Amino acid sequence: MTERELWERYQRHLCVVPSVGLTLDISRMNFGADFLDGMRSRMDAAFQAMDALEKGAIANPDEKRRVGHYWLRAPELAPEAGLKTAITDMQAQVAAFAKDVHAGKVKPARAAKFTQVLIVGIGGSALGPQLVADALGSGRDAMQVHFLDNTDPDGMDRVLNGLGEQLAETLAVVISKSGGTKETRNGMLEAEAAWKQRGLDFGAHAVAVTGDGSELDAYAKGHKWLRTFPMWDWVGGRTSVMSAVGLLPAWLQGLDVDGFLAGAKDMDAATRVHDVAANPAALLALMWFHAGGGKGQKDMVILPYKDRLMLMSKYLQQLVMESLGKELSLDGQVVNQGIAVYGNKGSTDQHAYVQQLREGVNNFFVTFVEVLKDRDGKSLAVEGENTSGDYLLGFLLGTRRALFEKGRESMTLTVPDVSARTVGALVALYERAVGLYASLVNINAYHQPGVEAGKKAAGRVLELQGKLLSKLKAAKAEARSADQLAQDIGAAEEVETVFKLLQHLSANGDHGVKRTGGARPAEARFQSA
Ligand SMILES: O=P(O)(O)OC[C@H]1O[C@H](O)[C@H](O)[C@@H](O)[C@@H]1O
Repeated sequence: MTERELWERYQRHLCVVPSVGLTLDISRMNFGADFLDGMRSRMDAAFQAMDALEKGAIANPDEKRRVGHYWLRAPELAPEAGLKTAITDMQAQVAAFAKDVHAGKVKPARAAKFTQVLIVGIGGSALGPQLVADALGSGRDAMQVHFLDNTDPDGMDRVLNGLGEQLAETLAVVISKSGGTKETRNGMLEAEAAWKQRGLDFGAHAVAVTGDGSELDAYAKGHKWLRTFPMWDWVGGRTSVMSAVGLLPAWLQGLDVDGFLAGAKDMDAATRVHDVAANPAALLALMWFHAGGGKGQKDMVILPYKDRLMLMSKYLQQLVMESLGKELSLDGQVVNQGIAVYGNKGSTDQHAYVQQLREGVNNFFVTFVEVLKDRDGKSLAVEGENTSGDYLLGFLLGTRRALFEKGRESMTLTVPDVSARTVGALVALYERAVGLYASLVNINAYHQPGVEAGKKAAGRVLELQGKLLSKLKAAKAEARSADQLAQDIGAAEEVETVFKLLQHLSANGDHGVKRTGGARPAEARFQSA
């Protein structure tokens, strides 16, 4: 195709969303002239499924749940008055609470005000708040936000020690929809201990966001925490950033929450239309289908040329992969669907993995995210009249061209700036695209049955550890091999897990297990010190 023909193709397929100033360019995807027409009936079915979902149908049949994240920014569209009130009440509660915190009406015992927020959560209870905080935050925010999003002891030490004396003015926000996630429970207990160590009452510094009646809910009430805010079964964790999960942290940080919700609402309006050419979510879903043959054969590389959007790929990893990575179709057939997502930011990635994108295995498509506004205020001319921002665009366009020359496909999303409105719109765009794509490939996007297997297996590992420790204590100073100990606890078949447990126990002082003997597994001996 000549440059002129490409320009024509760019204009013909450019999807423009004037309400948020966003455009989606699909001209560098190599779909044929009849692709969009050929997908029409499938797409119509996807639109109908989405319409039914928004009206309150059971869109998550396995869990028999409704899927209500679109109502979070348009409560008037909720199918029942009770749902609408639940949303508007939550919005009013989180806003009022944040206002009281900022005003020092809700205050810690030993400081005039809360100045820091420590969010404890994982997966959908962390990724949205992390994206929003990083995209929109600054040193001038009403409060600074920190995260515990893992059960890594050193990771937690780093954050809690970093806060140090500031724990006295830190508000802990513990977020878990289910209220039973172990990593979050552990983070909460470690935070509680850190407060205690400084003679502070954790409950007077803590609030929870969780489902009514959950373990966390009971703990928060039992320990007289400041407040609990609701989370509902009709909002999925990975689409919960516009529930109290994301809104409470955003309000506390002092971000433009109204703009965030309005951007999403405007994007919802634009992506609700059944006209494919005008609907960027439909086009995204169709391009994913085109690129991967409806089987996820190509990976989605998310490349925002903006530092503030660096967490977008991490956020989308959960949204896309947990939603689309499914073994079974809605009819119960084995389909092993999914699309792998990775990325970081441009132009940084041009100095890392873009080499492979241009010349290596062609198993991906890129989504560039272009942000028109370079910065607040004027820019320095770094070379001739060129600014750093001019370079950033130059590198984006250069890479787009270099990839296309080699038959590697890309799309480009262009947004005016990184504002609350834009971030809300991008979240809403991908939420809808994921839902539509799931319909195109006939899977349930709203459950995550595969996640349970790892959790169950971890439970068994910890059960084995308990038995092992009792045995080691009973055997006192007698050094035994992993094989012997596995037999001792009636788990001969699980000797590899037993060895891994012993290796970890003996590397840490917590349980008083000592390792002697050789470096190889069969030579190692373990005993209670
Ligand atoms: O919010 P929570 O109930 O603690 O869940 C946190 C996360 O963990 C689970 O394992 C799910 O796979 C995620 O979808 C969820 O967001």
